[in-house]
Amino acid sequence: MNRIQIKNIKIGEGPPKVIVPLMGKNEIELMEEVKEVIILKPDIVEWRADVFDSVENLEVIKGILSLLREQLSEIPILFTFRSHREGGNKQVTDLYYHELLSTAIQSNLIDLIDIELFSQEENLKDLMQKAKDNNVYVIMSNHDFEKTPAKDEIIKRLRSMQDLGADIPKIAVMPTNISDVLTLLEATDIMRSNYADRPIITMAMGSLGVISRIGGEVFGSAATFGIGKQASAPGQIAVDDLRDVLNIIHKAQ
Ligand SMILES: O=C1C[C@@](O)(C(=O)O)C[C@@H](O)[C@@H]1O
Repeated sequence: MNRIQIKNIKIGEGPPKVIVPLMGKNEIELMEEVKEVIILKPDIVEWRADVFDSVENLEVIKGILSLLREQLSEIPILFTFRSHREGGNKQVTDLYYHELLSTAIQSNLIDLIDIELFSQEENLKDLMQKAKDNNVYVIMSNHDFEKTPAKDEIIKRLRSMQDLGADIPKIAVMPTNISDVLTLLEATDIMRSNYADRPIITMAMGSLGVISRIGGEVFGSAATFGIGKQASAPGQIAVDDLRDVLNIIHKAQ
């Protein structure tokens, strides 16, 4: 498997990397939040820009990115705009999604970008190319907040992300029972056994899915999202608790 090294962080080696989302709505909230989050020593910080009030102002976005870069110094930054149809907070046009992500990629201030698999095809290809040209790693993502797709469908989506050149394919699903959680974990394990040329990230959301957020090293998921100040999805747990469990599992490997 090809590991991905970003600054000092090796994704795909050792325990899953802990990604902490920033959920502030404005500059003041974000700057307070980032200070609290740094104390937790996250491996990667995700800025959930869809929660940010001024996400439609590209100049403000660039300004916030440079403040975050300054504060986070060597901690890798993941830029995410989660679209409304995938459980995010704001609806924007395909055109603006493309413009926003292009701005983030070309800012020279981020390390990773989240690009949704089900984005408009030409935009997606263009964003992939821009990311490559600017040395920004792509986490390609898909979310189902309603249900858990069948195992083959989960694998198919992760494989198509690989085919599209994603550095790290990612899928989040909502289980309605324990079989759904097992479906997600089995799909993750099959990816590792049969198609493990790069790290992937998977999770089952909600309380039923917690095992998937702590068991990545066992089942084959290379990173996990934990709560800093505020959760960004159901079922996330606090970073300190998360680290304790990840370390316990790691020691047993
Ligand atoms: O895609 C993901 C995964 C996530 O939805 C989760 O379930 O932990 C949390 C989001 O912030 C992130 O962008």
